[in-house]
Amino acid sequence: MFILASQSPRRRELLQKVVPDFEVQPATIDERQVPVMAPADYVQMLAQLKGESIAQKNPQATVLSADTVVSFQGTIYGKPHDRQDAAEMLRQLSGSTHQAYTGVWLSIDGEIRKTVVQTDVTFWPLSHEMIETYLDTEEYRDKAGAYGIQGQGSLLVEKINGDFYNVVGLPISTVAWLLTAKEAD
Ligand SMILES: Cc1cn([C@H]2C[C@H](O)[C@@H](COP(=O)(O)OP(=O)(O)OP(=O)(O)O)O2)c(=O)[nH]c1=O
Repeated sequence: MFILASQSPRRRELLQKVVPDFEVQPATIDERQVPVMAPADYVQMLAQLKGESIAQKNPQATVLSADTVVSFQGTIYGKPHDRQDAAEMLRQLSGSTHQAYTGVWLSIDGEIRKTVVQTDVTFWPLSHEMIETYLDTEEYRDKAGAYGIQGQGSLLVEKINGDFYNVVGLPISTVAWLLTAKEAD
């Protein structure tokens, strides 16, 4: 049995590209239990906590989990609490390059394989009007950094360097590689 430990519809859709048949079991963890640390360590830790909570209940299964954050100048941006929080995030990210990090954790055949993928995302300078128009789409609500690059958020983006799918929440070619790798840490 293959279990995707995620409530994210994007992760479900992306995983279908490499795993034809899997179950979804979202993990509920208290993200506040994770202390402040470097973004790559943070997403790896959160992915691990999500994965372990599902793997404990399903010891025979292959379990995949992930966590995505945006990082800019030493600050980690998760999902915004509300519209005001989202507006502030977009103002901060405007006209600069930030990093999207996804931690991936896989329990397979009695071993753990994990990695972190980074993508650099450069935003256009965003006017107040652009930000308000974007926020009106409500797309920001469940997205780290308050934007969805796969949706209207694409209009905020000047360029990226790295895996597009990593920004969306699951670096699918890395997942495919992890699934076949003998040693990947
Ligand atoms: C930056 C960015 C993030 N996101 C999403 C990916 C993640 O789903 C979300 C970050 O939240 P996460 O906490 O990584 O994941 P989740 O709560 O959606 O799902 P689960 O913990 O159950 O696996 O932000 C986009 O969809 N597009 C983007 O451009």
